[in-house]
Amino acid sequence: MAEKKQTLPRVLVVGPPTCFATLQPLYSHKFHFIHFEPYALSLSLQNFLHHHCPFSIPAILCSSNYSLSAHLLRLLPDLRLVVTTSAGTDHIDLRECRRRGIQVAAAGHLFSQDVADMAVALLIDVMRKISAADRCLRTHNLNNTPWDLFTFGSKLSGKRIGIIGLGSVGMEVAKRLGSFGCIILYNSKHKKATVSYPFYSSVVELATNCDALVVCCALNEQTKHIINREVILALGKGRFIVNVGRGGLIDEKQLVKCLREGEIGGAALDVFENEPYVPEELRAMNNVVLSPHCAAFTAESLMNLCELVAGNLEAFFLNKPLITPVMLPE
Ligand SMILES: O=CC(=O)O
Repeated sequence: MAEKKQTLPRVLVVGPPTCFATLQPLYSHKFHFIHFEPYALSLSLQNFLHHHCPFSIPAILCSSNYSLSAHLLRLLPDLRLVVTTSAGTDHIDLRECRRRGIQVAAAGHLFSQDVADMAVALLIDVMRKISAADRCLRTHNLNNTPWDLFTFGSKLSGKRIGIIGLGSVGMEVAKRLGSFGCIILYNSKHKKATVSYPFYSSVVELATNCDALVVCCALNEQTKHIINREVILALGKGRFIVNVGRGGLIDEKQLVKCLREGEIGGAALDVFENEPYVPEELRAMNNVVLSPHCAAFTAESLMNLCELVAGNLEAFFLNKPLITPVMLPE
């Protein structure tokens, strides 16, 4: 049995990704998963490879919470494939992958509907104060009339919602909010010829013209801190920000400061700048909804992800095109 395992295609698993507990029993007859758990073992990848992994490693499986820098990639001279379980690829040095001829596969659009559902749920939660009401009822019973302790939320229907990033998640968000009677405006890398929503090349101008911003673009050099103090102030008092993209899209220190000073109405965040750290101040604010970077995860998306990961690994080891390849930068 152990001998058979040695002949299977080797995949180094770092993290491990959330889906690995489901993936491993389903596919360990096809792949030899070599599991590196940096936090539990407090081992560096270099030490692990040196002491516990005498094999050459052609493929690696990671998630967005493990950063694959050029330095780490250099520890794996035979690496030819990176599979990440995330849609985002900001944790991978894609230029180094291109330089080395390493292919990269990600989750593509697998999570778009789930992330969009969550974005809308977070928006409704922060606007209608669902989590705040829940907290209120858990500490006071209905006879104590929580209404006295509780100011009413804001209506969603008819509101102007600015979407930052009209990719596959942004489009799903727009579709959903359209049926709530919201007016959609957007900012994206380029104006889209296929939609009639008003396009704003300036994020400040977009913020000035809407009641809430939903941030769902990719994180890269151009979009880091796309939501800065100027944007938050342009959005203004009584208005809301939702982030289901990446923490680094928002200048978190400025967001906390603006929330503290009452410059905006509230925020609903699935992602944070230094995950898994969530600033203490955000945790204490009643007008902030927090979620642990789980917008993508549903029971269904987990099963689909396992299939996709295995499909990409299989394609690679059979010398076939990847199912969801990532375009590598020039
Ligand atoms: O954050 C989740 C993803 O990028 O899929």
